[in-house]
Amino acid sequence: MTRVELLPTAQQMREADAAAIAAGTPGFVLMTRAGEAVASVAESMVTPGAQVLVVAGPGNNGGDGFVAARILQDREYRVILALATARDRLRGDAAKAAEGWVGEVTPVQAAPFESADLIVDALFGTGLGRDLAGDARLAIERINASGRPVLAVDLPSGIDSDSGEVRGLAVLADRTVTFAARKPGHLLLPGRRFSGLVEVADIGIDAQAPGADRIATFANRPALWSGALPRPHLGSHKYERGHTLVLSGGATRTGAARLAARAALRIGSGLVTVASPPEAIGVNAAHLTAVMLRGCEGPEGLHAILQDQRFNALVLGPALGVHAATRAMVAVATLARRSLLLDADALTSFEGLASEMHQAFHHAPTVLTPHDGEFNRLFKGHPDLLDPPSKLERARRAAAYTGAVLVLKGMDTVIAAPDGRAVINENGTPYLATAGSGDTLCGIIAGLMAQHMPAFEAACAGVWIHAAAGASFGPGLISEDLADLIPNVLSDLLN
Ligand SMILES: NC(=O)C1=CN([C@@H]2O[C@H](COP(=O)(O)OP(=O)(O)OC[C@H]3O[C@@H](n4cnc5c(N)ncnc54)[C@H](OP(=O)(O)O)[C@@H]3O)[C@@H](O)[C@H]2O)[C@H](O)CC1
Ligand SMILES: [K+]
Repeated sequence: MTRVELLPTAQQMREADAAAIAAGTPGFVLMTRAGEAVASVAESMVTPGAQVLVVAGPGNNGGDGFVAARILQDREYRVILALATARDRLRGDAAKAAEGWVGEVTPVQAAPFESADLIVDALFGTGLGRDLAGDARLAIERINASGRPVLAVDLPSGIDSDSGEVRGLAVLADRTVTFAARKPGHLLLPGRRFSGLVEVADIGIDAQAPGADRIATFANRPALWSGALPRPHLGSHKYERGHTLVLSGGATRTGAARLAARAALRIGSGLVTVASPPEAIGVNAAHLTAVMLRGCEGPEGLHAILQDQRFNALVLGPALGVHAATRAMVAVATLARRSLLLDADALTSFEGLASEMHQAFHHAPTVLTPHDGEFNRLFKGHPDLLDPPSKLERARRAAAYTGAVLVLKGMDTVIAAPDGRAVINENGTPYLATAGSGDTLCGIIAGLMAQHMPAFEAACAGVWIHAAAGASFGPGLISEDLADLIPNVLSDLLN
């Protein structure tokens, strides 16, 4: 099973850098190793004799570029270095690296971008602190306009290391070589798209040991949660594996609940029941076999069903309708203190009323699964939750605000817990962008919680399993396929 991968912030990288130096490795040795890593990836992209243009910035990212330039020149590459700052502005290790470069230095304006066989982007890395302007901006415009292969040092310049956002504009790299660890900006969009193929070079810095007091962000990997996956044992009986209740929409909107219900059954919930409004009983009954069916008329009907404590995981939202009755159902479900998954209409029914969700979900394991649009509608009027440029930060704040695990969906789904833990998912596939995909995810997560998997781990595992199931099918995927693709994914995880 792959190991856990921490994604350090720029600040955590600086601290890890400092710790390595304090432990006896001079900063310039780190820079030299970084430069060597850049040079070796460059060598895998172009052969000796090729024209390499290294574009260096004013800081240590630029310093890495100077080291790489020297090494490549020693290895018979034709190297030109374009400097996006005055040479006397260079400080510390970067200045030392520049002293080691005896080749040509040209201002950005005069650099031969279009004739380069490879461009090395050493403008900015984790020190990017504001939107780009001036020579730096010009350099990036010319890099992107050149159409030449681009290797980015640490990060594509212009991409924020912590948020993955573009600070004005950013280098579109074919490959990126980063140091010690990937950063959130390599996994979050659009940073992931600008980074191209990312490789991690070990330069002797341990960036995987966050202090206990620090906010830690991880890449979503089975190593994080496979130990918490439900594993039925010989004595298991169906009630031990939980009972998931999925609320259905009206007669013409019943498919979402059945998609969720089937997924909950497939992921291992011992029993699954669809709670259906009377006018949809016939429609649901015609489609259900192992999934059971109960009539449920409004909040009172749900309250009556929940007198049976064996219903220990609930799915509310898909196709319930955006109105007060849905809010009332959510209130009944919340008061019942069962594991709860809220999605779609159960979220957008609270548009402008998010304050009703403030600290509302501390009493029972709860997972909210909005996509960006639902998130923005739900938290309208809460700039403190909507404004942070980082998707990580928005998800973390909303989790802390509501007391629920927050799954902020997308190709870079973020899963955040109220205690600050966060995970970025990266095995998504564009084929999951199909009607009903989200409903299926609801069932997977709720079905895992029905089997007593903690909410955060169930959300991380559910997102990963959902994406892996979709990716295993590929083109032509429709949501009806997804539930039946779960067993293969599960058997790989459980064996
Ligand atoms: N620990 C490691 O992983 C190692 C990383 N290395 C490399 O070091 C960089 C980080 O270097 P740093 O000097 O901190 O920052 P940058 O090189 O990314 O940025 C340089 C300076 O640029 C200025 N700045 C910031 N934003 C802008 C902007 N939009 N326009 C113009 N200038 C900007 C800023 O200085 P100011 O004083 O102007 O604010 C930055 O300090 C890391 O990415 C790695 O490549 C080490 O080489 C090895 C160990
Ligand atoms: K860079």
